[in-house]
Amino acid sequence: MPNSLKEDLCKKTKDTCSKSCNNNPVDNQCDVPTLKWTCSCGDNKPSVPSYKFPIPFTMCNLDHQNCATNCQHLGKQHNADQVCRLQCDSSFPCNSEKAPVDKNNGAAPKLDISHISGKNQATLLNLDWNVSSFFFFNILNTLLDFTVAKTRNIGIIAHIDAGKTTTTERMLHYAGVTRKIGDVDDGDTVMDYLQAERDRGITINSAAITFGWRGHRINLIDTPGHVDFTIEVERAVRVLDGAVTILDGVAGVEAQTQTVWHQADRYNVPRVAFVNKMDRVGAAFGRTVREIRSKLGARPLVVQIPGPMEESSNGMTSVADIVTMELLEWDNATGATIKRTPLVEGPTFEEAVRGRTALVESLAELDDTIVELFFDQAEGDHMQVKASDIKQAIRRVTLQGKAVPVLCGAAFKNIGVQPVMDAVIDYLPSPLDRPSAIAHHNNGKKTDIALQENGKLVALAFKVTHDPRRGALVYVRVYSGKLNDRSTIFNTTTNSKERVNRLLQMYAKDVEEIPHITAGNIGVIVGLRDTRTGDTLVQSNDSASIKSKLQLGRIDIPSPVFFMAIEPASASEEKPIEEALKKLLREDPSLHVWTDSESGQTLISGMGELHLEIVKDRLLNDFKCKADMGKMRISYRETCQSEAVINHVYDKELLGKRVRAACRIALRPLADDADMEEALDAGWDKEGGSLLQVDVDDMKEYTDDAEVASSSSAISQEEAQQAVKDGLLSGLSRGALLSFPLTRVQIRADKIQLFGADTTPGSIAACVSHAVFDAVKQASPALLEPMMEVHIEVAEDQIGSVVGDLSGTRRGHVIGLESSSPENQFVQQEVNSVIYAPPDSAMAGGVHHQEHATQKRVIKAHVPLSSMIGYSSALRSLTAGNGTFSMRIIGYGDMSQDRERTVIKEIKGY
Ligand SMILES: Nc1nc2c(ncn2[C@@H]2O[C@H](COP(=O)(O)OP(=O)(O)OP(=O)(O)O)[C@@H](O)[C@H]2O)c(=O)[nH]1
Repeated sequence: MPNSLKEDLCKKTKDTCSKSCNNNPVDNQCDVPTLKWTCSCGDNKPSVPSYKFPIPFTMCNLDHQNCATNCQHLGKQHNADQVCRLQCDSSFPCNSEKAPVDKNNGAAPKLDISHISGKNQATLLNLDWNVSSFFFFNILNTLLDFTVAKTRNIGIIAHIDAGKTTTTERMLHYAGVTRKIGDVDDGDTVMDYLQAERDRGITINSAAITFGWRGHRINLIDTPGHVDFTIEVERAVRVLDGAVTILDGVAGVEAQTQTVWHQADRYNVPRVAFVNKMDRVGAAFGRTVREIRSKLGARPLVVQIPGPMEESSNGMTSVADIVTMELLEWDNATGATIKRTPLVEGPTFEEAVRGRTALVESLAELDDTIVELFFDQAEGDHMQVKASDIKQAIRRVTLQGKAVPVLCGAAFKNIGVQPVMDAVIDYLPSPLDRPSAIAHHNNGKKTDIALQENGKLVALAFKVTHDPRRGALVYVRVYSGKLNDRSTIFNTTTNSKERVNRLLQMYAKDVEEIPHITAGNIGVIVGLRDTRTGDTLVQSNDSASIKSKLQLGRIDIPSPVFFMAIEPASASEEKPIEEALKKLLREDPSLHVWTDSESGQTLISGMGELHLEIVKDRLLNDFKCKADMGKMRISYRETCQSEAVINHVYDKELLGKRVRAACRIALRPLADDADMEEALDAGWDKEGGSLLQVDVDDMKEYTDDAEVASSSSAISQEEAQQAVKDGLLSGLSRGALLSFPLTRVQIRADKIQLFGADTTPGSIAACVSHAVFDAVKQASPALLEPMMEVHIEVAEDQIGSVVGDLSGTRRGHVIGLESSSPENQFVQQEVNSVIYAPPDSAMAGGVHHQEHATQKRVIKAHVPLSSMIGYSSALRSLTAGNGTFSMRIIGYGDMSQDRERTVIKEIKGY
């Protein structure tokens, strides 16, 4: 039991308690504030409100035997009503599944469920108590009426391989969702449930899962760390209230950590950091803390340091908590039991004292309340500030985004995970602590969506997946109101009514049906036909929101850089492939599917090689499509190099009817950013990397022909404006060389001519689109290639060969060389004065750190994407496996004519 809780209960600190209550092992076993806690000294009368719900036997964190022995409350624990009266540590499920039945002759345990609502109460009472504790726990979780204040919508974000899935699997086990800890390396994790994820040992789909911890409901979203799935992270981050950032204690703050960190910054998501893999050789907690400052710009608040490690022990075994001044040791195979003992004199204690002093000092800079407490109650002694006060101060500054609590451990060795779960409860916000969501109306006005359970329903579909049995599963976050099962809702993005068949709470691949999803919560809707990722859902009778097309804001999706062709194995396969692609598109808005006008081939484009590889995998294996997939190719862009003005007449016969329109198009290349800024200031519209202008003021009816003149086209200026814009967008989507989208061009459409009833909005759009195509052909079309900013981390002595390779055959430009841990003077001064980071040499991981510390450097370069294909293996051989790299697209670059000819030949075949 943490000191803080003892102090809370006793209302006295260890030193001021007149008797030995805080050190009495019998009295201080319980961390569940439910139960009557009686202090042996008798003069402390804790005024702890009774926990609403007696923790049932099955939620004990120890196995049956251990529980009985360690709790020392055997009599109370297994009493007649089968309620575990005093438990250790937390509300974990007991491994002894059948115990309630065995101990009570098969009768149902009596639970105090008076506070649970009628329908749920009935379900609980009718439960078959022969079910496993696992199932029981899930049901219990679902049925407990968690208040919003006890809900945490949390994401786990990090660089690939930092240990997100490994940590999450432990969380699920300790929370009672799984009986066994899943292992990424064995491919049996709960969170990575797609076959493709298990095969590769990585997370692709951010699976959402719900579990209970210390009387709170945690909705947890695991997110992928690979750069190809940045959109998946973005989707998750915008519905989160808080996040746990996992850092690899050996690698420190890595490139993708910086990307996801900045994504979380954009949505002001409070975070805690967990420095994982502290058992590995080369792990350095202090260095990683400093990098949180230098690379992420955040203010780290160290709340734990690695515990003492004997040279003989096999890796990290303990953590010192500097808030409670306890040593936490994990001493069983699954790490479910934590032994907490007060820190005793020695190097770790001395370091912890330094850490606590720094923590209180840091908090005092950021929070006035702690300053008052420091002087008034702790009499200026850092060690006398109560743990509970420190925790509350940490919570306040974390919620305000002023600081990030930092914890450490080794998830793979089952060390340090429960404190991370505690930190989620203690330091991260509930939906009530977050600002209102902002929605937009179609007239541009904004509305605050306050969290009100009785308010109008406003929900965001943040993810769609396809389940072979249940069909489309739409993950939603309800921002206001209550989403009921079997209700009718309205999708303001697709403008259509949808029927909610069922609502589910997800336990990764296991599910529980629920009657409603309340404001502030995350759940899954089954039965929606058209809803896609990013759509906004409201009540079907909310005419105001429907009329104004209320939108919670969509995610900006960067343009895809890779594509491949898909060829059905036979004509009968066309339909199933089309259906499968439709499903994939609904799930993943960063995928694009189109048909090549020349070859008639279906093409799919995506964010990276891995992204498309996964799509291929899912089409062939999950959807069982029989198709040949073409080679992965780069998605180039097209532009023009000169100006052109053309007048175009569109005159066609469609289904026996003549359709006509005419327009003028002026096209020119955009020279640079300044050119674009100038045009934007002059009122041009930006679409991707191009600018558009539509002028329908000089729209004229064609009057040369009496028949045409007599049949007015009756198209309003507004309709014409929209039709011209549609035509321009369609024209921009297809260049003249290889049908890649156009970029860096400025197009103006004017002089629209209408031909009576022969002109429809469709014919205007088609006319403008064709005109753009003709104009591009005349304006010296050219190909552009995706350019990447590449960061390569290598050892000092490998810089030469890596740079030589980059600037040689790979056509790259090196733009900088940095130390991998930029400990500049500013950071160094802060580390010494304000930011506390323990010395690595004295710490667990640091014992090995000294041996391993070869200085690494980061090479920054701009390189064409085409030169980066297969770079991982090239870098591996250049650096003997030690180099790592990350890259992101920064735009499209010019190509030499030779190179352009080669690419055209490669793609067209001539
Ligand atoms: N030694 C050690 N290895 C760890 C630890 N945590 C995770 N690993 C290993 O690191 C590798 C990556 O772990 P994952 O949990 O898959 O990492 P992830 O962040 O989920 O990776 P992605 O899903 O690909 O983004 C696996 O081989 C784990 O066994 C740790 O604390 N210590």
